[in-house]
Amino acid sequence: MADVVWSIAGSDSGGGAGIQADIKAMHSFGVHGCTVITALTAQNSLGVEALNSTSTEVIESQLQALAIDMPARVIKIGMLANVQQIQLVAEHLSHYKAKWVEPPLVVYDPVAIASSGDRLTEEDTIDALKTYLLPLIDVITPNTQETQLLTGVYLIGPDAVREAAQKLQQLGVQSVVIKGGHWDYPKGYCVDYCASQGQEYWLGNEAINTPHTHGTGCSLSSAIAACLAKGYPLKDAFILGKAYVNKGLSYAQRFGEGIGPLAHTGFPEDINDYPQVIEAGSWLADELDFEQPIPFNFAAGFADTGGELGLYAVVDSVDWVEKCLSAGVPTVQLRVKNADPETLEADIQTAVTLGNKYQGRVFINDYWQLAIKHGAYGVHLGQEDLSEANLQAIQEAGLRLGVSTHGFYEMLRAHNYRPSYLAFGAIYPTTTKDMTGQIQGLEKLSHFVPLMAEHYPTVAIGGIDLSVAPDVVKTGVGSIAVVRAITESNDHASAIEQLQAYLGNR
Ligand SMILES: Cc1ncc(COP(=O)(O)OP(=O)(O)O)c(N)n1
Ligand SMILES: Cc1ncsc1CCOP(=O)(O)O
Ligand SMILES: [Mg+2]
Repeated sequence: MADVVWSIAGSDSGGGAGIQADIKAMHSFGVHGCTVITALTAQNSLGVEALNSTSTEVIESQLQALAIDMPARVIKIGMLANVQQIQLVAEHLSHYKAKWVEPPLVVYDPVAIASSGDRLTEEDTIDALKTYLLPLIDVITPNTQETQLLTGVYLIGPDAVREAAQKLQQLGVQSVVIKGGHWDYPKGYCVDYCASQGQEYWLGNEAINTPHTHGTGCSLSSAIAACLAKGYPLKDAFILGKAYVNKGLSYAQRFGEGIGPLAHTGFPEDINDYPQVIEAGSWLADELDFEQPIPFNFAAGFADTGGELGLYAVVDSVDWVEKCLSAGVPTVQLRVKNADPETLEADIQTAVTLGNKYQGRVFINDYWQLAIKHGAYGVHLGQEDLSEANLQAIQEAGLRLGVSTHGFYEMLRAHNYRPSYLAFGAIYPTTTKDMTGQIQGLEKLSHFVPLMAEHYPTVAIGGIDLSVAPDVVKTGVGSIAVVRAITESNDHASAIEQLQAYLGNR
């Protein structure tokens, strides 16, 4: 089942949307796309001339051929032309979800109206969708019109968007991505929304001014499906899909007389194509009337580290801080969990003094107030801490700020704060900390590094030891952060020497 994604959708003879767009988008994210064709539309850049829906027998035979040999990790559904097709596909999805050893995720792009304005489904399909299909859907990706058609809610502002998403969830859909390409607020911007597992995510960027938008919706949902198949969580798939579409719109060109198709340009490697994460206080949040948090100047950023951090030892005692600094480790973090309140402050003070003595960078994990009080070089915070710590105080005290990220959404959220460095992990499984469901692997690291290295020193952490360190370094990451590779080695000085050699003694 490795990275197989099915697209159950209509063929677009013009090559811009439907099955054709789906396969191109899936290919861009490195998954294998299989197809089940529900209609052979006759269309070009000017519009849809005929629909030609496929019979249920023909759909069934395609599904059977795939199911016995190439089961999918993710099934993406696009155009379903009539009630019979909806019922048939729903029956098969129920079966796969109940019987397959690894039940597939289902992403549904409710293609009701083409970008040309032509209707692509029969009128009576909406009730059938609600009854049979929506309860089987993991992620739905409607545009404004489709959301209104399915929920009756007019998307006149963020609260209406939230209400529509809730209605879709009440109809049985697990997660909702509402595409904001046609909203008119804030003017000149494109804002998209995702509701999943009780959380909400808002992304925004300046609208990309092109008439050539054919296939945008199919491509976004296929990109999301492909990323889910690759193991990205939905919030990351949402970001990557959006960046993919932004890049595709920037390169879109005309092929006929009318609306040209989105361009398919491979994995989005340029940070300028990525949307911004919108959260209270950050860019665009005022326009959306998000609650204002403590005053914090997002644009000001944090003090810099003067370059990459090199070997980064994360240790839990001042003894280890000194052992590492004295062996030449340039960056050390004091990370004390279950701290003894009697000794914690003195330990932090000692760690800061040792940093000064050995001219090393000493970061303090979690205890930012004590780090400020004792003039530490910097603090390291997790994503949850970003909402709770007094970032303004850290910024004003001139301390560096390192932030943990576990994926692309968190990376872009951290980017809003302009920290001093970004850490990405866990790269490999580790016994030092419970990172269940958050193992990134080298492939994701190798996408993360070029995106962020222009703006920040980059750090890889989690499960890195002498045997894998050379592979990690090959991704171009500026620093490797380790716990056990140093603290559990038989000879810490030689482990440090070896790790430094892999990093080229940065
Ligand atoms: C360099 C570096 N990267 C990531 C972490 C993890 O920090 P955090 O998410 O705050 O989790 P805890 O370390 O507090 O468990 C780190 N400490 N250092
Ligand atoms: C603190 C932390 N954050 C992400 S992984 C990790 C632990 C890394 O420890 P090790 O290097 O022993 O795998
Ligand atoms: Mg922490």
